[in-house]
Amino acid sequence: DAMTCVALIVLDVGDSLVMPGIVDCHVHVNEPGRSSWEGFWTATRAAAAGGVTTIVDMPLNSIPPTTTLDNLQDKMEAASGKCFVDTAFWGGVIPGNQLELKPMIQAGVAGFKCFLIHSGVEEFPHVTDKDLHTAMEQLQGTGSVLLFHAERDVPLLSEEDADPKDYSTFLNSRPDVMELEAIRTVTDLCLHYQVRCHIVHLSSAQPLELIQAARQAGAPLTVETTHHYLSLSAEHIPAGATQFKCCPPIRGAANQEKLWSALKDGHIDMVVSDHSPCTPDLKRLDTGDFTQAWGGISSLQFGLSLFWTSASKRGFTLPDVARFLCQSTARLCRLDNQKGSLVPGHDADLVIWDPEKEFEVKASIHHKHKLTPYMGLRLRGEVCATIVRGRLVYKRGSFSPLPLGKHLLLPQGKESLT
Ligand SMILES: NC(=O)NC(NC(N)=O)C(=O)[O-]
Ligand SMILES: [Zn+2]
Ligand SMILES: [Zn+2]
Repeated sequence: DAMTCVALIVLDVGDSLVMPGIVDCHVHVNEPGRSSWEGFWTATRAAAAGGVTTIVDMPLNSIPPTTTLDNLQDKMEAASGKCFVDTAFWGGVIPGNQLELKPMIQAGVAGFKCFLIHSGVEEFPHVTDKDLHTAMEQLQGTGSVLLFHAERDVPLLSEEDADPKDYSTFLNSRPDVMELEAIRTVTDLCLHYQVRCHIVHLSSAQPLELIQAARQAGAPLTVETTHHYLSLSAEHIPAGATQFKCCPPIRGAANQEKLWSALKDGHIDMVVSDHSPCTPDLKRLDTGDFTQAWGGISSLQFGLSLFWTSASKRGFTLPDVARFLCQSTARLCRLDNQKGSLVPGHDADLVIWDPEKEFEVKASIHHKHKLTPYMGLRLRGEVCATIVRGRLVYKRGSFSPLPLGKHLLLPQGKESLT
């Protein structure tokens, strides 16, 4: 049997697979402030149960948002003593907070996130082109990275009498062109300022040509997609099923095929959860009104199995899983000197899982509200155990008695803060 001697643990994992722990760099923990939506305790237990050993927390939906040095301190205090896996933090770029950016880099945020369209919460306003130039001037030469929610408002013919319960009504309100125009802005800025940029949760395949051209022209640009765009498609979303609502929207099967091809061809770098929970009432399952429901899907615990269930049928290999879910994501948040691969000197972050084992998504959901579009789905690839820096944090449904995760702040040396 494969015996894994990790720190003081000897763990008989039978013929399960040992892989680097997953780094999920797109998670909305929403604490402090909206701990009724999620929180570090429940989110990091869901992460551990899904083989995720590092999460990078998004700067919004928490109150306050992580948009100032003081708010980052609030965040750290809220997270203290509650994390079962290691946690890093994204700062936020909003209009007028440009003088907070370098101090937050100095304090060790992984990078920054901004929105080019309404974010869904009032306290995290989206930026204008002018705000972006101001922020880019602050970020130039720091080595930091700016992540974009890449949708822009474009003039749209609103369908007056469309049924708000029909998924197509929502889908038609967020067409591909909104991503295309937003990504045109991102590529221009990235080429001009030569600041690392990253497109979060790409849903449409249409901008892929633009992204590829910008990278060939020397833009330091990366792009992620999410498990829901790869596993779900619009044709299968029932009327009123607002648990499937997210922004940008889940699009059709033909678009999904193009995302898988782009992943295979190296034009999409990584796959994340974009775990974005809320309280069940905000999903409006009572009315099934897509136009009023919260946009966000909860899946943090199931990313590995979701990805492998589809990827294994499409000729992707186990090393591909480590590349897309561990190595590339660790590189984005500059943790790749300690996380994301099993090399000497790296943290002993491991997920032990059985790629052949099938299971059904049901009661054993560990994020706060047991609401997910994946409920009842049969997935392939079951996590047996998760180890963070050599310590067993999860094994077959049980968690370590103490939250052993630590906060990952990567302070930048002075020289990079030119
Ligand atoms: N405020 C949010 O959590 N928004 C998130 N919501 C989604 N993706 O539907 C996101 O990532 O944009
Ligand atoms: Zn977003
Ligand atoms: Zn998000």
